Amino acid sequence: MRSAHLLQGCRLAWPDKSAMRLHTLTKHRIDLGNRASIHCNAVQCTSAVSSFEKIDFLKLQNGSDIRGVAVAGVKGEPVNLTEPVTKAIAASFAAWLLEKKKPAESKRLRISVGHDSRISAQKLQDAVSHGIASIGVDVIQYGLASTPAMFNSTLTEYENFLCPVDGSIMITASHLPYNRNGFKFFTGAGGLGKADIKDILEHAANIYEKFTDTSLKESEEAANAAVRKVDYMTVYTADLVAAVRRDAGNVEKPLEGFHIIVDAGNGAGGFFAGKVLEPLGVVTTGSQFLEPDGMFPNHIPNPEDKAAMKAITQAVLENKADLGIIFDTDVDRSAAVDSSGREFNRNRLIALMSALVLEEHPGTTIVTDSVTSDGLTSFIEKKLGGKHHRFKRGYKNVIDEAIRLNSIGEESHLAIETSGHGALKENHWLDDGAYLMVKLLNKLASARASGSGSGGKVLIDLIDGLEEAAVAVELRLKIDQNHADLKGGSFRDYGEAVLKHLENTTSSDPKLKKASNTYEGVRVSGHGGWFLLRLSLHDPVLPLNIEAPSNEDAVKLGLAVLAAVKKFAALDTSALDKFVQQ
Ligand SMILES: O=P(O)(O)OC[C@H]1O[C@H](O)[C@H](O)[C@@H](O)[C@@H]1O
Repeated sequence: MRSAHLLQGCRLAWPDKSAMRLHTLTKHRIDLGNRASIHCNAVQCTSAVSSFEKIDFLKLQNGSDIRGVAVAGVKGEPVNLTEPVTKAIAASFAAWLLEKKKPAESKRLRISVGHDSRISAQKLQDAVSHGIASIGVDVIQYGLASTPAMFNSTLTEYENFLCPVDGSIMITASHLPYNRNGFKFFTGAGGLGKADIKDILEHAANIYEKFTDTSLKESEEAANAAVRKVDYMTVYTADLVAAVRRDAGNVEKPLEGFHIIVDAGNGAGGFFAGKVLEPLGVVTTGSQFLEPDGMFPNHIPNPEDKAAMKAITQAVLENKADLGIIFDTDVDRSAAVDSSGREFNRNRLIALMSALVLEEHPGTTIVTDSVTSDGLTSFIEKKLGGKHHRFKRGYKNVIDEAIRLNSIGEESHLAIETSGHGALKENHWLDDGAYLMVKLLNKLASARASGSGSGGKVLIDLIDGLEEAAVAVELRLKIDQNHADLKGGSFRDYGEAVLKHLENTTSSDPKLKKASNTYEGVRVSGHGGWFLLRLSLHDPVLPLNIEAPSNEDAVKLGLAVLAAVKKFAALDTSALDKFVQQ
């Protein structure tokens, strides 16, 4: 196995970003001091081929993920996640991992690779595998998998399934359109953060520069020997099943007789019906869009999407099911629908999860994103006796904040976003849509076992008292990055200037009151409701959330925002204009 010892020494190349030097030292023997001499022939030492597209690697960063265009054909969206780019990124991650882990000479690291249902999945899986193998790290391919399962594979102790792995890569672009794809990276310590992703991309750019056609071909051949395939989803789903059984007092089929419908939106979540629910005794007839299809022909797999929620609601009602469960493409997000068609997503899902977590951990702090409602705060604090810490948008932000709170002595067991991302301390702070649903199932099973209720009513009762605004909207106001009004500056600076101006304007309006302790954007209460204008995490967009007791009040809040922002010529306020004219 030639690649077996190719580039364990590549740690020497990290973090020297001047070049991936070892890659260029084709077939030279490299003396590693107390290490065995190794051959380094991953990349042929011919001059780098300049025919590869120039790619701005840092543009592929999307917070703590990598995202790009992997499929040609959409106007204005050229492919930037090509196979060589992918290979360079995977090689860079493997080199980063070697540097982090500094494994003993005899130990080979292994990285698991999984993907969602996208049409570019196979192509990118191959490229990722070649990249990893070129660094002398073993590749364990899982095929179709969920993002949480990938993280889990860094923790599972099961040598028969080659676990735990040292690192993991999930190939996914969550709910984005079919032509996109991307990567999420994990180690046993969790998902990689923004700073690491930036380092990995910078390093990948150096690796990419050195690629030649010959070197790519050679490393492909080497890679095939380092790749093994494992059916890890069997292990992961068996763990979920075991968790529900355990919680129900080791009953084999604690959900016998329940009728639950799964809607996977043709993403990767179809496993939940056959491999989790059915072994627990659930009837899953009527479940839909379970088969993977990267063109997503039925609806976007996204619990925040109205059409998606409508589809699962209809299925639950038509089939007279007890519950519906919907996942996003890579199953790190989820939502539910009860037998009456009531949606448990956004604030309601957070309220429900908070109720479950606060039953187990009275008084604990619930960390959420910034767009959560005032009604949620009073529900968590007054009804449930917990503490609501409304933080920033972004799943990684809320998870990291919950971990930080625990580290300074403030107990927190749940970090959750309105987007449907949710992570529990008991589950290693892994944001796992399937695990959230398992918590609901546990509740259903235990309520039935104790005779305290059955069916979806148990869940409705848990959020009794949650006040919900009659009107809740999100409008996304785009910043035209090429507009002269930016004066050559960044859209972020421009957005900050809009926010500053809004803050000043609203502070002089006696009917409006700025919220205290906000961590991003401008949040203001008034007219019986509130609004929040903030910068999007990734896009040149200012999302505006408004909640109010009536349309009239919502419009008043909208007008207050509009009055302040309309002088910013590069901001497209058409969505807001339309909203206030209703
Ligand atoms: O800031 P926005 O554009 O609303 O996007 C915010 C969202 O971005 C990504 O999708 C993250 O995975 C989510 O955790 C986050 O909520």
